[in-house]
Amino acid sequence: MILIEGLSKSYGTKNVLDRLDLSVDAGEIRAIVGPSGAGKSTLAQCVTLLERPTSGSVFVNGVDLTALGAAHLREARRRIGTIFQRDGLFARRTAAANVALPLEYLGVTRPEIRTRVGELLERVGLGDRAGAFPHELSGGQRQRVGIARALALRPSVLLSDEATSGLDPDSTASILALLRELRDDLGLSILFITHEMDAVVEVADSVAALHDGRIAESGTVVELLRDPSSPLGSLLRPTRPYLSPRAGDEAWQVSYRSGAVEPDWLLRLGTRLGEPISLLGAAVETVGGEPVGRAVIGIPAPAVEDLRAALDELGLDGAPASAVLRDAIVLEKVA
Ligand SMILES: Nc1ncnc2c1ncn2[C@@H]1O[C@H](COP(=O)(O)OP(=O)(O)OP(=O)(O)O)[C@@H](O)[C@H]1O
Repeated sequence: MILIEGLSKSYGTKNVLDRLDLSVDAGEIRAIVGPSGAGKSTLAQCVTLLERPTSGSVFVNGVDLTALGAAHLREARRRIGTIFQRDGLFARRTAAANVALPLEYLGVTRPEIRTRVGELLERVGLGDRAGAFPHELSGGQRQRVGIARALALRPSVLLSDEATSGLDPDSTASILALLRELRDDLGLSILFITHEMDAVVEVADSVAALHDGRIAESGTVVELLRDPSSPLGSLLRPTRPYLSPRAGDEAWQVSYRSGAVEPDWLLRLGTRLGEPISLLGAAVETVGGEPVGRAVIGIPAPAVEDLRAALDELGLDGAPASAVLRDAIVLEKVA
C-alpha cells in the first residue's frame, strides 16, 4: 500500500504540493484528478522519489522511502511499477525484449527471463505478439507492453500517469479492464492519475481532486456520485444540459442514496407530494457493481417545502440544481 503523510514539494519559491495526505490500499485503484499544473505528476514523481519531497513521508508497504539511502531506495523502487502516457518502449526492441529489460538489468538468467516475459505478455493479452516491434502494434497494445514491463519486477504498487490519454475509446476500455484485473488478481495498489473523468468512473474505487497542492475533495467514486452536493461528484458525471422546468416549477437535482431506490420513484414522489413532477434529465447506471442514479426534476413551487422529506422516504437526496451546478463550475475553475 501507499501512505503519503504531510507531503510538500516546492520548486524554488513555488509550492506545488502542500502537506498532502493520501493513501492507496492494497487492491484499491485511487484516482487523482485536477487540471493541468495542479501537481499530479509531481505527486507521482514524489512517490517514486524521482523528485525528492521538500518535506513529508512516502510509505510503500510500510517502508518510508524518504528515510532510505540510495541502495535501499533502488531496491524499494522495484516494488513500484510506473506507466505513463508515452509508452516509452524502445523502437528497436521487440515487445518481448522491451518487457525483458528490467529483468536483464537485474541479472536474471536468460531461461528465467524467457519464462517470465512469456507470462507477462500473456497476462496483458499479447502472448502472440512477443516478436512484434512497437511500430507494428496499436497504441493500446504498446501501452499493454508498457504495463507488462512495469509488472516485470512483481511490484505491489502501480503508478499510472495519464496512461490512457490519447488512446482511442476501445484501447482505453481495454487498458482500464486490464488495470481492474491487476487490482483484483495481484492486489496492486494503483494510483491512477488522469484528467479523464469517464475513466475515473470506469476504473477507480476512490478519487481525490488536487487543488492548490492539497486535496480539495475525496471519497469513493460511488459515494461522491451519490452526493448531490458534491462538486467532485458533479465533475465526475457533469449534469448534462437538461430541459427547462415548466413556468412555476423549480429544478432540483436528486440522486440515489443507495441501490435500494424503487425504479418507479418518480411516480411515487408525485403521488406523495400530490403534484405532477417532471423529468428534465436523468442518468442511471451501475458503477463498481452499485446502482448510481442522478436526475433533474421539475417541482411545482408549492411542493418544494415537503420535497426533502419525500425524497428521504424514497432513499433519494436532493438539492436545487442551480446550486449544485454553480459549485461544480467553481471546482472546475479552481481545481
Ligand atoms: N522540475 C520542475 N521545476 C520547476 N517547476 C516544476 C517542475 N516540475 C513541475 N513544475 C511545476 O509544478 C507545477 C505542477 O506540475 P505537474 O506537472 O506536477 O502538474 P500536473 O498536474 O501533472 O499537470 P499536467 O496535467 O499538465 O501534467 C507546474 O506549475 C509546473 O510548472
